[in-house]
Amino acid sequence: MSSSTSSTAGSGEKVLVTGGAGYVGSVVAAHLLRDGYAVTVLDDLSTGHRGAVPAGAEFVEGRIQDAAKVLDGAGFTAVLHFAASSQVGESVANPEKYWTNNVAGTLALLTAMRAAGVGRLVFSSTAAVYGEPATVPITEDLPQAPTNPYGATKLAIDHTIGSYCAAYGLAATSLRYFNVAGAFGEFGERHDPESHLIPLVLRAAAGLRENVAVFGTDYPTPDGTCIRDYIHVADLAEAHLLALRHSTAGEHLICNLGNGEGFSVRQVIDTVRRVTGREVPVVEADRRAGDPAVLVASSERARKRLGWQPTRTDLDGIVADAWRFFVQAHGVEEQS
Ligand SMILES: NC(=O)c1ccc[n+]([C@@H]2O[C@H](COP(=O)([O-])OP(=O)(O)OC[C@H]3O[C@@H](n4cnc5c(N)ncnc54)[C@H](O)[C@@H]3O)[C@@H](O)[C@H]2O)c1
Ligand SMILES: O=c1ccn([C@@H]2O[C@H](COP(=O)(O)OP(=O)(O)O[C@H]3O[C@H](CO)[C@H](O)[C@H](O)[C@H]3O)[C@@H](O)[C@H]2O)c(=O)[nH]1
Repeated sequence: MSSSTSSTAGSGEKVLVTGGAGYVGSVVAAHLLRDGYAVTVLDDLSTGHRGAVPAGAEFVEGRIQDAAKVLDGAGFTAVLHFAASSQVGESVANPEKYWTNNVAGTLALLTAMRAAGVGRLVFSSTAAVYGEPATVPITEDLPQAPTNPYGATKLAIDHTIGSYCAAYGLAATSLRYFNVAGAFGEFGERHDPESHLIPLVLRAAAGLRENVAVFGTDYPTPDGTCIRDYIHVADLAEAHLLALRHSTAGEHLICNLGNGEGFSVRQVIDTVRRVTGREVPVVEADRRAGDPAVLVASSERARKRLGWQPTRTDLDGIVADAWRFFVQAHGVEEQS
């Protein structure tokens, strides 16, 4: 197997990155360019930022629902599909948005891919498809029972992709991310509103919010708070490059991506205090609806099938990278 870090791996191959103005998509687009792919980003900027599209990528402002306009006759060989609505709480309040944007949008993309003869796909799935798992670490064959519409839409898309692989020979990989964190160079997390724990704790550390709320202190975990598996966004990006190169016509490979180690909400907050050297005011709050107590991945399949080897597994390092990006993006002054 040749290395994903080879500068000629992509050899100018044309790939479409949907959602490439977003957090994960921009980091993967930067990695694809590094590896010699010709990258086009399709993004409607609904939650993304034009400035996050890496230099060197072509940018098309538009929706995945209109992907045919971009794909037809343009010589793309693969699509990396990140574009989605992905706020769990919003999906509970407004499921129509999620079924329409995620499921109907992906169907339009798949139809456009078939029409244009684009036979490879890497899709951003999620640990949210498992709901409250019966056992951890979570393997891909555990029952899938999402506890919110967001996870349900991602599971529906996984099923759709599977049937396209079986019937039409699509070569696809669904990567089920656990909790993505960290930053890569000038690319990092800038959601508005932000719902993810690490950037919210960083905001509190920077004094840009009064405090961070700990959602639930009575979970059946050692310190009573939820446990999650945090994966560095650059390790995640490497998995996408491997998936792109290891795909097989007619096969739908599904891989969990996490580090296999869980950290509680309180441990994350303590890590931010240690890494930033700043105070983080905390308030205890009720549980957030639909939050499983413990989500930790088994990524054995990704290691075996893709040869994936995460190298940035240390939580201090992940938080340090996120903080570096945060300081730069928000103009936070370093304390002496
Ligand atoms: N961040 C995580 O922790 C995490 C975990 C599991 C799965 N995921 C999945 O990974 C993907 C990327 O997540 P992210 O955190 O980078 O999100 P993000 O919101 O930063 O990026 C999504 C991008 O898709 C674009 N977009 C949304 N709908 C679109 C449409 N119809 N047409 C074109 N562009 C559209 C947005 O403008 C945005 O730039 C999503 O599919 C998400 O569900 C993320
Ligand atoms: O202000 C906050 C925000 C979060 N949390 C807690 O921190 C943990 C992590 O929460 P995030 O919102 O950062 O991440 P989630 O685990 O809820 O969800 C993320 O991971 C999921 C899979 O694990 C899905 O992929 C989803 O898309 C992605 O956002 C949870 O226990 C949550 O309750 C707090 O205590 N306070």
